[in-house]
Order: sequence, then structure tokens, then C-alpha cells
Amino acid sequence: MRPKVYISSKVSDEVKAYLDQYCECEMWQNPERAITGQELAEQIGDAEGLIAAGNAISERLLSAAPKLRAVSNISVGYNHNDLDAMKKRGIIGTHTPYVLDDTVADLTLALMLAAARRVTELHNLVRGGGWQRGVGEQLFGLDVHHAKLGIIGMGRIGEKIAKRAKFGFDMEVSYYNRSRKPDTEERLGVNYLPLNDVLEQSDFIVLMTPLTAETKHMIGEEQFNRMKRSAIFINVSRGETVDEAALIETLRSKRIYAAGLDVYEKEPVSPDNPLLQLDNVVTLPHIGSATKKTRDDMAMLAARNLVDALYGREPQYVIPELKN
Ligand SMILES: NC(=O)C1=CN([C@@H]2O[C@H](COP(=O)(O)OP(=O)(O)OC[C@H]3O[C@@H](n4cnc5c(N)ncnc54)[C@H](OP(=O)(O)O)[C@@H]3O)[C@@H](O)[C@H]2O)C=CC1
Ligand SMILES: O=CC(=O)O
Repeated sequence: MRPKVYISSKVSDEVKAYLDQYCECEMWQNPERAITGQELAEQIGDAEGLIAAGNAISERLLSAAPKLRAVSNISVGYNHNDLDAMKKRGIIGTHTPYVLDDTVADLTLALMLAAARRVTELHNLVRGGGWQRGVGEQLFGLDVHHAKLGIIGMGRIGEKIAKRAKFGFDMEVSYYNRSRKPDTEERLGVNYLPLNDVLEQSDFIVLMTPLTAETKHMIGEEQFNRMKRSAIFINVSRGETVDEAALIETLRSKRIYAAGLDVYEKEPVSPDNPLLQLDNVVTLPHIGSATKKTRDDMAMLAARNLVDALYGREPQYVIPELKN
């Protein structure tokens, strides 16, 4: 008997055809909206495998799926997985690193450029008929090239950002991690600095760590107060790595120059969120990896991980904390 699998968001025909060779699949069919946790719990029933697209993998969900043996995330981040509950049930968990790195790095550079050159604010100005003759000082922004970039979380994606910044924009790149990476320092010509030095010396600060107990609210009032008044803060990691109330106050009072955000404490972001009212913020709806090709590559990798797990082979990308 082929294992039953539930796919929680629509995947390409190619990915579906691959899964159909090995599994009996059911797939969420509504492209208009994501499946809710309650709907997933109702659908997952006797599935042995789950392809998960950002769904919370909680104790409650797992108890609704007593036959579940493997959860394959279409994402590199897995902070939405209750790893203890998965471990307790012996569930194999996988994720999709590497295939999305370049796409997420591109988006990070887009946020840096947009925040520094006020792209969305000035786009809105032109659309609103507010462009007077000439370009006066009130439309000036800040340079990206030759500026100092500090990356907090120099991992797979951080390195791709550093490469673009260093070789594409002649930026001086520093980073902070818990452990130094001498190979990366040599290969990319980047400098290691303690966290406070990164905060105090950088013109652009990019946060690129996973969300963990240690990184939750790792950037708050104290850290914003260390930044230069001209600093630009970019968050493409997870919303909860930042104290959003402190970020709002920092931007409102122009304590820093601007921010570029792809992630928020609560997603989708509420229309009432004050961040949406501020001119010095560029906001995107968590689209770091969202190109057709990259999302297809991630889904195919997730499918391969799942089939390997269900057929007793070691999947390529088991979540590190769940490895034996
Ligand atoms: N917005 C979006 O669409 C996307 C967001 N992401 C997010 O980006 C995250 C990073 O992805 P990726 O680069 O592949 O991950 P990696 O694991 O390759 O890199 C993460 C880096 O963060 C560092 N780090 C971890 N904990 C801390 C800490 N407490 N303090 C300082 N540094 C820390 C690690 O170094 P060390 O262990 O030495 O500290 C590591 O270098 C994902 O987990 C995900 O949440 C990813 C893709 C798309
Ligand atoms: O946020 C996206 C991911 O892959 O993690």
C-alpha cells in the first residue's frame, strides 16, 4: 500500500506527479487562501506524510494525525514546528535549505535599496501627483554603495547577501554570529564584530538569524538606541526576532533613518499596524523566497525529502535538532 500524504498548499504539476508515483495524495485546492490550522487538522486524518507550507505543526495537529510519520516543510525556517512534540512521536521532520538562498538575498538587497532611496514613498508621491518640478533635497535618500553593512546571522543566506553587497555595491561588510566563520571571512573579505559593534558601526543592519528562544526579540529598544541615526534596519528573518513595538517607536521618532521589512510579529500584518502608516518603512508580505522557480524548487525538494522519509531512506535535509 502506498503511504497517504496530505499536501497543505497547491504545488506544481511536476511536483504533484512526482509525489503521485510513490504516495496517495490529497491536496488543499483553494489557491485563494491558505488552509487554517483547524481545516488541516480535519483533513490530515490518516495521512502518514504531510507536505507543510508554513503550517503550525503543534501537539494539537499531531494528535489529529495518529498515523503521521513525516512532516516535510516547504521552508528553510522551522520555528513553527513543535520539535519536542515531533520528537516524542518519532516524527521525521525536514526542511528546504540552500535552494532559496539567492532569491532571498536578492529580495534583501531590494529592501536595502528601496529603504535607502525611498522607492515606495516616492513611487506613492509620483502616483499621487505630488511631483513638483525638479528634484529638491526633500527627495534625497542615502547611498547604498560603499556604505557599511552589518549582517546579524551570517549563514547560508547571510553569505549570499554579503557577496552581493561586497562585490556588487562595494560595501564594507561585517557580521555577528555566535561562532566565527574564518573561511567565510577569508573567502568574502568580511569582518567579524561583536553584536554591539555591528549595531553601532553599520549604515545598514540586516537581521538573518532563525527564530529561536535565544533570538526572540534579540533586537529591541536597547539595540535600536545603539544604531546610528542614519541607520537602515532590514528584517527578512522572522518578525519575532524584533520587538515590533520598539521598532515602531524607533521609526516614528526617526531615531533611525528607515526600515525594510518582509516579516512581522503577526502575519498577515493587520491593516491597523502603525508600521503601515510610516513613510520611512518599506513593507513586503513575507515574500523572501517567492519566485515561481524557487518555490517550485523548494516544493520538489520537500517532496523528495518526504518520499525518502516514508520509504525508510535518510532524507537529504532532516531538521538538525531532529537528527539522531
Ligand atoms: N523572509 C523569508 O521569506 C525568509 C526567511 N528566512 C529566515 O532566515 C533564516 C536563516 O536562514 P539560513 O541562512 O538558511 O539559516 P542558517 O542556519 O544557514 O544561518 C543562520 C545564521 O544565524 C546565526 N545565528 C543563529 N542563532 C544566533 C544567535 N542567537 N545569535 C547570532 N547569530 C545566530 C547562525 O550562526 P551561529 O550558529 O554561529 O550563531 C547562522 O550563521 C531562516 O531560519 C528563516 O527564519 C529564510 C528564508 C526566507
Ligand atoms: O520564510 C521562509 C522560509 O523558507 O523559512
